[in-house]
Amino acid sequence: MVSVTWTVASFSLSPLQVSSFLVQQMHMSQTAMRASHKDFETAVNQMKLLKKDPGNEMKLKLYALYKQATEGPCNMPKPGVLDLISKAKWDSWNALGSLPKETARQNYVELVSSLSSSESSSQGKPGADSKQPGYETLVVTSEDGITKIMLNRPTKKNAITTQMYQDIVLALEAAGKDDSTITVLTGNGDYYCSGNDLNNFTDIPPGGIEEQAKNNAILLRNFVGCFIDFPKPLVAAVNGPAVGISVTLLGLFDIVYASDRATFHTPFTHLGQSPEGCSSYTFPKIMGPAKAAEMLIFGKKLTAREACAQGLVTEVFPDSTFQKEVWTRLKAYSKLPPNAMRTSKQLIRNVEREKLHATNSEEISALQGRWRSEECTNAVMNFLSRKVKL
Ligand SMILES: CCCCCC/C=C/C(=O)SCCNC(=O)CCNC(=O)[C@H](O)C(C)(C)COP(=O)(O)OP(=O)(O)OC[C@H]1O[C@@H](n2cnc3c(N)ncnc32)[C@H](O)[C@@H]1OP(=O)(O)O
Repeated sequence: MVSVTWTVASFSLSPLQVSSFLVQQMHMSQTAMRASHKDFETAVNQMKLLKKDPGNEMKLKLYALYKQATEGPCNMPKPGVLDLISKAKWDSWNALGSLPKETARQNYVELVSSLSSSESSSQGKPGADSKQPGYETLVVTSEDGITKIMLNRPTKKNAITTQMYQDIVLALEAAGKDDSTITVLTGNGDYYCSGNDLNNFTDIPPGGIEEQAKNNAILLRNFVGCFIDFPKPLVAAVNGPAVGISVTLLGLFDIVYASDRATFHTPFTHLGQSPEGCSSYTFPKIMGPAKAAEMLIFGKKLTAREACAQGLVTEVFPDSTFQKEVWTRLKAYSKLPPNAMRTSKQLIRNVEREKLHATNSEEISALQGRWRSEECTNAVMNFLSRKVKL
């Protein structure tokens, strides 16, 4: 990774340099569109070379994206309920709705690329799957049937670095398989989380902004996908203010407990970006389209009590007793029969699982465009050069 000093570069650019930079960005994005047919063919071939079976769920996702990319929206009659395999394939394809062929092609390429890179990174590392990683900026503990994943960058308000996205995925994967009954995400310090670490945008790889957008898309798809598919009750203990992706993801949690000091803020427009974490689907569903629009389009900040009234938060506790009350409650819940809890959770989520994955893909396609935009570049530079707070 080449760390580019955007803040310095931005102040020395002349208007001509700025416009040539933008022309270059447009050119790069057109090249990516043209390249994606070839990339798609390569990915189709790469799929055949995978050594590990990616599992039925992944195969269904790939099938659906392949069909959407090559034939467009599902045009087959719905198979009968007894034809289980054809019905699962049909459901998966049909769930992609009117996703454009180009986006499906791109998503297919990224998914195959993430499968092959995870396969090559685990090659030659015997026992890599079972090894418990040590996390730099997460504290993961398991006690009383509860696995707690705590974001641990309090001096940066628990902003999520690219490494943290990957570590959270690993921690969730491990928590999904361990013998705890409930998993809790919380933050250390005065913030729950200030969202994406905006410095993530300054690590430009050798392939430039185009490659960076692709890498971020893969990372984000996998990250949000883990929350969609998490198999056990997932609880957020929102100990303080929450910003950006840490707010949008709450729609994928089963329970959200908040301190009365917490606030909920999604300043996407201010950052030249657009919603993620499936919030373009979950928020209107939870709070109605008018309230969701005020948060997601206009960046309205909600207090904990407002968020609770809107249905985003389950219950608000006084900050002084937050930790005690929440953990006492969760310890009692963790003693309930684990399989019954899992079954209920899955029944609730399975109804819309495919829809959530399709929403995740569409949001990420939109974000890839946003990340290349002048609006986003300027907003991130303004934050990093200390000109604004959000
Ligand atoms: C891989 C890409 C995936 C992208 C996914 C899409 C995700 C989108 C989002 O999450 S959008 C939301 C992004 N977050 C923000 O825009 C918040 C930015 N931060 C702030 O506005 C403020 O820092 C604050 C309101 C959260 C807190 O303000 P204050 O109480 O005054 O504290 P400081 O600003 O002094 O913060 C302390 C320290 O932390 C650094 N910091 C805080 N948040 C972030 C952040 N999101 N990214 C990077 N750095 C952050 C801040 O710069 C200070 O650092 P310093 O001590 O000056 O070195």
